[in-house]
Amino acid sequence: MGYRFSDLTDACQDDWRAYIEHPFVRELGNGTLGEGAFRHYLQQDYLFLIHFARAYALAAFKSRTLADLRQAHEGLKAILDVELDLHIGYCRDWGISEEDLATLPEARATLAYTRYVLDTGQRGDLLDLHVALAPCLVGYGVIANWLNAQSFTVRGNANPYDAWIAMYESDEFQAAMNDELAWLDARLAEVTPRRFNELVEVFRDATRLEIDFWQMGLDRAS
Ligand SMILES: Cc1ncc(CO)c(N)n1
Repeated sequence: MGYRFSDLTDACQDDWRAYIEHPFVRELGNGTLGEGAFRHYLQQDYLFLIHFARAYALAAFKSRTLADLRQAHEGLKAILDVELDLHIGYCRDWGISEEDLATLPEARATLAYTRYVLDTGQRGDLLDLHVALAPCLVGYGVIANWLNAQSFTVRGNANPYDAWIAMYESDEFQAAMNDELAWLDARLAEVTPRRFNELVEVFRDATRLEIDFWQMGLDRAS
């Protein structure tokens, strides 16, 4: 007993690294990623964010305490009022209009990942849901920090994807990631080994679905 978030990543090291250091991420970091791959990813990420917001609504529903309810409400507001607005503006810069986004067919990788998170949250409790969401919220913050530590990463105008890295290294996103880590560490400290193993399974599945999401971008798979 006495687990913490790093025990989850330690328990599925290979999948976690394959996600954080995915070829999509590396190419985004050095600026060589194909524009078509990035555009496809951006479009699908709009659909992802809508379901991500629904997952926070589910977290509100699953809350037993006022503190957890408020936290879910803040998460939902952050996605609707900040992240989705930024995303829509960012898509516009890449020549993707809001009408394009609204009529987009959902790729299988998006369907699989978002519905997995929602199902895991409905089947389980608030901790299951947060663990299913951790590869998103914690993962993207870790990816931005990992990219900044790599010598191949190009920052500034020389990299067309610089703004993407900037979004996830921002104080706002990093603070949200750290709050989530603190919440997870506090809850994981109290779980039994048997419960921890269940949570590892959820974390590994969600991490694999994040890998598929990157791969969908590279393959432009629908
Ligand atoms: C697929 C995916 N995972 C995580 C994030 C971070 O919010 C995102 N925007 N998209």
